[in-house]
Amino acid sequence: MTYKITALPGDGIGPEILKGSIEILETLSKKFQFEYDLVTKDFGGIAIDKHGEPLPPDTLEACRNSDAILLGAVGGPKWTNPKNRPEHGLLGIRKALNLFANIRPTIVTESTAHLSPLKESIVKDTDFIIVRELTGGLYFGEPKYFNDDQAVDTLTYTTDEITRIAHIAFKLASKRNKVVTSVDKENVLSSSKLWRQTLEQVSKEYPDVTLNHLLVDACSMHLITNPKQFDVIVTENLFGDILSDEASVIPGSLGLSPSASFGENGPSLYEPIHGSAPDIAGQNKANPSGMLLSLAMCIRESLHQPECAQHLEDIVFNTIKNGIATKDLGGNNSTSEVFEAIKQSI
Ligand SMILES: NC(=O)C1=CN([C@@H]2O[C@H](COP(=O)(O)OP(=O)(O)OC[C@H]3O[C@@H](n4cnc5c(N)ncnc54)[C@H](O)[C@@H]3O)[C@@H](O)[C@H]2O)C=CC1
Ligand SMILES: CC(C)CC(=O)C(=O)O
Ligand SMILES: [Mg+2]
Repeated sequence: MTYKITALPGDGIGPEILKGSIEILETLSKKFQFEYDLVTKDFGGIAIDKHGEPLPPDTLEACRNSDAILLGAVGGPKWTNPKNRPEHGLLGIRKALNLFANIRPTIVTESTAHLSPLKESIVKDTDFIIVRELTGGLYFGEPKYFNDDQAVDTLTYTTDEITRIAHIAFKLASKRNKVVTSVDKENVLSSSKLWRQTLEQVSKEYPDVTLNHLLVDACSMHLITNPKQFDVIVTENLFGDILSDEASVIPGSLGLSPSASFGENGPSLYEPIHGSAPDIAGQNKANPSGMLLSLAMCIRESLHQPECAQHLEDIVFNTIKNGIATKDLGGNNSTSEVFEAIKQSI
């Protein structure tokens, strides 16, 4: 079977971290003997420059016809038109492909515990997954507008949307430590009341999984003071976006965190959780680990090569353990030196 992959480098550090990752994929495919066809398409700010829109029809069509999509990052100071931003392309592709389930793991391995700005005793052995609802909530609610004296965003969730993401979280927890922590703002928001009520309802189908609830403000504190208590966290779009960037400091850097987004069927999308990092773009400084670990998720879930995925994850962490790391992790290596070290280890 030849898998179809669409690569969307995007903007800023996106092309820097994706190009090297594609070379790693090529090397891995030879070692583990699997085949794929990869096409690269314009997406984000570069697509606005070349085609006038962040998600051109040709790009979306290629994504629809793929098994997997590898995405770098989009956005930057060049593209600030509120009616036509690179980020609209990101929201657009998630919605168009119904990628409602965003999986964001946080793992502190032996090789990364000392890199955390938190105490090693607090972070060591942390292993949790944030399941972020990705196609609803504030990012998509209508009405949505701003004018000179008023701005409106709407936070809407339906029972169906909450139910399907809740099932993803419970199924994941069933195969792990059997604890789901649902995060909401039930003391204030109507959408959170429905969220909590629906989570309770779905939990009845998973009697071996414990369901806890946390308010999002308290959760942000618990994440940093006792991250080991968590197994699977499930939350709505905006809370998941914020909490996952916070969670990335537990292993040491935003540049380490991967993600995978799934729909009910169709292609899945793999991207690091960080943005286009305009402050370091074009300087060969970006940490490629989040992109490479997203590639590993792609290799496992969409290309069905679990041994290859494990091999790549081991190499990424061993490279860091061997002291080859970018500046965000306290190292002094460039992006290309990290890629080269990883390639040599394959
Ligand atoms: N999935 C995506 O494409 C996302 C895009 N964005 C967009 O990215 C642009 C920049 O947003 P920011 O708020 O600056 O967030 P950001 O995530 O791009 O950067 C935040 C900080 O983390 C650092 N950083 C991020 N990734 C890194 C890596 N791989 N290695 C080393 N350091 C890294 C950056 O240098 C910066 O100091 C904006 O246009 C934003 O909308 C933001 C988040 C996600
Ligand atoms: C740029 C936003 C639309 C998304 C974001 O920050 C994310 O998905 O992590
Ligand atoms: Mg984010």
